[in-house]
Amino acid sequence: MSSETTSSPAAADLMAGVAAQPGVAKPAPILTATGIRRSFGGLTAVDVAHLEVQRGTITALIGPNGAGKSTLFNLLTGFDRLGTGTWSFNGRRVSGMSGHQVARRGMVRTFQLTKALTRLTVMENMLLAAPNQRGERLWGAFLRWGSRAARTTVETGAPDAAGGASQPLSRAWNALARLGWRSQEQANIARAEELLERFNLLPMRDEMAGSLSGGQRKLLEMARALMTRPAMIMLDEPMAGVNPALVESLLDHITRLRDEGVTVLFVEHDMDVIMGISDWIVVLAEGRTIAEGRPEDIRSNRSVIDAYLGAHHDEPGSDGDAGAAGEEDR
Ligand SMILES: Nc1ncnc2c1ncn2[C@@H]1O[C@H](COP(=O)(O)OP(=O)(O)OP(=O)(O)O)[C@@H](O)[C@H]1O
Repeated sequence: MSSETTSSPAAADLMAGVAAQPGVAKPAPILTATGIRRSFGGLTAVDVAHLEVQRGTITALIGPNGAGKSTLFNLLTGFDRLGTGTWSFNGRRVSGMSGHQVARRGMVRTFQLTKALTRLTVMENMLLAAPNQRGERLWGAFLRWGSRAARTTVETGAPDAAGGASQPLSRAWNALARLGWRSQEQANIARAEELLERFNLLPMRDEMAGSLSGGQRKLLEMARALMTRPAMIMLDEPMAGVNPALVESLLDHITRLRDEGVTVLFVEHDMDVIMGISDWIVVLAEGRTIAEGRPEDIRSNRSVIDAYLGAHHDEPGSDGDAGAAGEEDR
């Protein structure tokens, strides 16, 4: 694989004047986090003073094993709500929100296919990740109307009149709701097909997700996350377990997302991949941000090299098969 960076000219321009130092401000951050801390018993897993992710870039979050990368991912995306600190996404505070609420605001993360999901077809996996906002709104309106009708019945003491009127109305609402669901479902299927085609998975749409190869699973995880058209996608080790033949294709998908305007934040151990596609790299060690910068800044950063060597991990900027080394450590 080429070790040349595929940073887009637009992303490189954006980051041109940004100093390579931990916690540095970005010209137009999509994610801003301050004072994030998470402890497990006596162990401080994450203690990040300030972090900004620039909109429209591919940012890598790297660090030796146990540095706190997954814990930070879990906090930012609302899947672990036991940390402290504040963070906002797209200018709105999202700290304290559930994973579902964060995803609705446009920040989604990929999930490994669980055992249960491997027993569903590829299309079923896609549809499970789909938004159902219109159906939810219709049902919400229906339920609100229902409670108002019930209140009127109690207040007027005229159950027959209210009940008589509510039956055709409730049938109409049911039909509307069904229509809402149906058109939403059709839109979801169309979106799923479009994404499956893009990720070369359309021929497998009716196959069990468990029958996919490691690389195809990673593609499905990415495709699922894109069902809600997020502004930012967070990829957890997108290359783990991927056959080298598929790595290039996965990298192309990631850079294409960035070029289409989706911000990408990813955790990865494979140094070739990290140095090859990142516009910006954030390095964590023992829960803290010890360095930030462009790939060339990180390659030569002494504290980064020390952190990796201290952890007997693959060194940033090395030409070896870092992915394999990273996997062995796990
Ligand atoms: N649920 C938990 N209970 C106790 N300790 C935990 C828990 N989750 C993480 N830790 C600890 O917090 C620290 C950070 O772990 P985390 O998994 O976030 O690191 P990481 O950088 O993602 O590591 P890796 O690269 O190995 O996945 C580690 O010391 C880990 O043992």
